[in-house]
Amino acid sequence: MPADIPLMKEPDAHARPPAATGELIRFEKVTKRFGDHTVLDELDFSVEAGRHVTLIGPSGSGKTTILRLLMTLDQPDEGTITVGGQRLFPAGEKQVGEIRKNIGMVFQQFNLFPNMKVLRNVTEAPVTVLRLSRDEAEQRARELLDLVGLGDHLDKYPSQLSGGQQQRVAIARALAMRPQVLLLDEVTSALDPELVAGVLDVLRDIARSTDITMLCVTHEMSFARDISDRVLMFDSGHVVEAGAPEKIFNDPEHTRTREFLSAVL
Ligand SMILES: Nc1ncnc2c1ncn2[C@@H]1O[C@H](COP(=O)(O)OP(=O)(O)OP(=O)(O)O)[C@@H](O)[C@H]1O
Repeated sequence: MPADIPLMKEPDAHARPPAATGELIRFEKVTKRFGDHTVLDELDFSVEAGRHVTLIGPSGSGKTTILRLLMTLDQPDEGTITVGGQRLFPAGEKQVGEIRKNIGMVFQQFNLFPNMKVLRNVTEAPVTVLRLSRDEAEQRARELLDLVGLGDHLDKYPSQLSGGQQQRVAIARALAMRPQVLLLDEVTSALDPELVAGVLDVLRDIARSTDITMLCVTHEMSFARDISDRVLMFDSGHVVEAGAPEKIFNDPEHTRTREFLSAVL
């Protein structure tokens, strides 16, 4: 871990208390096609509140598509998706807005606002979307930027930071909305290898010390093993195997899981 990443603070500073319990996300017979290519084929799975679930599987198996559906960046062709018992499709704009406020996402690309300094990148959405006062948003942002080891970089522009630092700003920005769910899509793929560990360490801390629900797509198998309560192995639009990380990584049952893991481990 880089020396500038501090120890975790009080968990409640970073997640939305009180924790929800029971099932939070449900996909029921969800089908998604692009043209005549069926990417998700009557997909069923659910995620319990507070759990950390990792999606693994070959390239093109539909993992990112699942996260994009949850962010309402795409729509399913068939089936239902619910978050906290509320249907995402069809849903009114207001309802989708409410659900989306509760879901933070960190992408492979950091997508920071290039013309805003670090602090402003993190306060912008809480001020404009949650209507927090600027003081309150700044206090929250400072805590989170401390958490991700960037307390000394508040006045820099994204272009003055390394890729790993930019990704840590993106993580702080997602958490600043105090979402119940954090979606992580290959968050280290665009980073130089020496910057990967710092970002994964921050996420490990968040996973360990908050009650946030995480749905994570990653090719970093040791990270998946560390943070997951449950691993879902995807292939051809289906979950072919699901289980605890020890089971999936040490004793996979399905041939496709064994083939996939032997190629990536
Ligand atoms: N907007 C789109 N238009 C057409 N095809 C798409 C679109 N988005 C995704 N696809 C296709 O859907 C399939 C699943 O893509 P997706 O990105 O979900 O896979 P993935 O499992 O996340 O892959 P990777 O591990 O490489 O990121 C791929 O074949 C991809 O080419």
